[in-house]
Amino acid sequence: MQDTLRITEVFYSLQGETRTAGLPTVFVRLTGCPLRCQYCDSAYAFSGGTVRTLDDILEQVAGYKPRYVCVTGGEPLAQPNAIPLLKQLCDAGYEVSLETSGALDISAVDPRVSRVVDLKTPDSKESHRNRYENIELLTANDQVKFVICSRDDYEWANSKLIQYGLDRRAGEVLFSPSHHDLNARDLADWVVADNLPVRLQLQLHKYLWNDEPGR
Ligand SMILES: C[S@@+](CC[C@H](N)C(=O)[O-])C[C@H]1O[C@@H](n2cnc3c(N)ncnc32)[C@H](O)[C@@H]1O
Ligand SMILES: Nc1nc2[nH]cc(C(=O)O)c2c(=O)[nH]1
Ligand code: SF4
Ligand SMILES: [Mg+2]
Repeated sequence: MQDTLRITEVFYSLQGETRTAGLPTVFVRLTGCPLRCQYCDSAYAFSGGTVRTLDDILEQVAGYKPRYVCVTGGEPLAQPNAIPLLKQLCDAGYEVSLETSGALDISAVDPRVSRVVDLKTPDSKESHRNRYENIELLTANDQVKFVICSRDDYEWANSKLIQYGLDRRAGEVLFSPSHHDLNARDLADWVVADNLPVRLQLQLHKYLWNDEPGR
């Protein structure tokens, strides 16, 4: 039996988030997630999908001739074969990122991968799932992200930023307004007023394509 993964979609678009926002990127979206963030914009990936071999996925990715590949979900690390997929994508020469909830152990991820680790805020309703051991593993190649729903979430994120010195551990600290919950302008004003060492993160694909799957 060949190694397989359950996959919701593979598509080529512009990266809407993180430090490579705006760059053409292939997305590999893995099916299934053990969390239920209140705001999740990818709930269509919780179930369904197609079981595919790693070779089949790698062949489709190669067909786009990309420089950047983003593995997302669902929660990619909930499937053990995400680890060999990430390694094989790096071996093939792509610049690879992984979007992960921060609830699962990130230690086995290939160090060439830029791990984008969410710290789930209280208003996500999943903050009890945060695996704080992951923070010690972060390097300058990684990114930490807070999806912020309210002023209370913002203050919580700010306290974690200070407590863990996140701007010194990770290459990027991203503050993203939860789409539909918080006005981006309010978050922008708070970040400037408090002179925070973070990057405001808007989801470019929602401005361009209004949250359609596969974009
Ligand atoms: C859909 S998740 C998939 C990867 C992984 N499960 C995670 O949560 O990081 C990808 C990214 O989208 C973010 N996201 C999901 N819903 C969002 C929303 N309504 N507004 C802003 N970001 C959102 C997540 O927090 C995460 O950073
Ligand atoms: N264009 C585009 N960029 C993205 N960056 C992260 C995404 C995600 O759903 O994880 C995403 C997505 O769904 N589309
Ligand atoms: S962990 Fe990611 S995929 Fe899972 S519910 Fe939260 S935002 Fe959605
Ligand atoms: Mg999305």
